[in-house]
Amino acid sequence: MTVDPRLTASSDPGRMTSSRLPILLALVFSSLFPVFSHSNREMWFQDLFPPNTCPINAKTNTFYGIMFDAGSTGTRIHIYTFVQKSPEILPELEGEIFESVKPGLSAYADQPEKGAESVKRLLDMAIDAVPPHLWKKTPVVLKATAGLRLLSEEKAQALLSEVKEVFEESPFLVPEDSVSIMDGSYEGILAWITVNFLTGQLAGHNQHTTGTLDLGGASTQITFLPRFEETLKESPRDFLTSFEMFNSTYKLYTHSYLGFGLKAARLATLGALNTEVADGQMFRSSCLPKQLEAEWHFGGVKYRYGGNKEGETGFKPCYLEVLKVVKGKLHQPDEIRGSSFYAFSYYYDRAADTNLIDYEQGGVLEVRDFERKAKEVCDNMERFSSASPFLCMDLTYITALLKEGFGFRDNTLLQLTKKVNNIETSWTLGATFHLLQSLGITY
Ligand SMILES: Nc1nc2c(ncn2[C@@H]2O[C@H](COP(=O)(O)OP(=O)(O)O)[C@@H](O)[C@H]2O)c(=O)[nH]1
Ligand SMILES: [Ca+2]
Repeated sequence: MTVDPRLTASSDPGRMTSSRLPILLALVFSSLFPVFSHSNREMWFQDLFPPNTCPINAKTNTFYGIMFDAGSTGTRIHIYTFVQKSPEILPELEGEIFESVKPGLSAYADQPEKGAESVKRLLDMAIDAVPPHLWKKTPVVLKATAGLRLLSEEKAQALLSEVKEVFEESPFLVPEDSVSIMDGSYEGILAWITVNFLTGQLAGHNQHTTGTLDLGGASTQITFLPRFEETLKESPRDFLTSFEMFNSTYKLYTHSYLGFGLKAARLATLGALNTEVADGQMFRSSCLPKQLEAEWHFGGVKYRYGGNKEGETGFKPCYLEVLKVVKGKLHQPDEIRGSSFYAFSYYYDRAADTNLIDYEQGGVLEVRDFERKAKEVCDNMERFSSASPFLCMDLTYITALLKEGFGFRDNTLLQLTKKVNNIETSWTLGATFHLLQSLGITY
């Protein structure tokens, strides 16, 4: 089957990104929305309107998918719009509406109804964004990540069932298993699909793809397509997953490290991760400003933390502290040392916070740039006191995670990316493709 492989991955109709997705989408949509894919006859008035505003197009050719990301630090809604401009041309990803709220669902561990309310507020946006006649055909799904993985089964389930009720009371299509905790390996794979799709690297058969690094609050993922037999041989078996999408099978290396997200790593560095916190207990670190004493809430728990009043502070002692958290804890595939990776989430945020990259545009960095910035911040904490008190610890952790955790070289290139063609680089787009595929298409 030969198909035009173009797909617009942008709300800017001028920009095109290559992909084989249209093959999938054509089938997905003809199965999901058969009435639309067959009702696109030429109308006499079509030429009078620009394509996006033509009433027949607005009525018949726009489809939506709603994906919630219940992350450890926040809940986000992604409303994707797809357009099939004519039966011969395949559907295109037209744009995304994105909104987020803080804190994440896990902060409502003891008040599940309140947690579900935060989801409801976001879902109300979808009611405004999706035209009423398409509500019933628009699937809505929520996938929770590390924050809920760290809660007890009972508390996590209570939150999920409250959210499910919100979905069922909504006018949208609620598929089976619409509210769940996502397996960590999917998180990496789906983010890899999103990024390589948006950058056009899944087009054609001679695939050159780029690995992805996601640094969340509670977990972190690394995903890439191995090029060397050695990697396949030497990797733990559960780090290799075959995944079918866009009519191709990808055998990916992926792993999600629970407890190695930026915020969990703060707790680990402070010695407060996975411990019973006694009332008033104080956790201290050389990565924090000497005189600091403060409180921090994470995952529904309150922590008191502060600087080393009498002892040392600065990059060297901080690096040694952080090293204990990562050294020897992560698998180091040889092949990644010289490759470049896309990096997002907290890699992006901390690089942008310290002007290593432009907040809007992102940029390309070497691993050593994070180390240089960590030294600058940790050895001059008073100069950076208006920023987060954790800035030194965060940058030092990112440096140690990349170098000592994954084993990257100082000169490994990282492409820091928040959006590609105006679409968020999040696992949610990959998950939406997967959702549409599972709603009726098998390859
Ligand atoms: N660019 C982008 N960043 C996101 C998105 N969702 C989450 N993040 C980032 O992810 C980080 C927080 O991780 P989170 O998802 O809450 O924690 P996790 O559950 O451990 O993955 C922050 O740096 C957010 O800015 C998104 O849709 N787009
Ligand atoms: Ca995340």
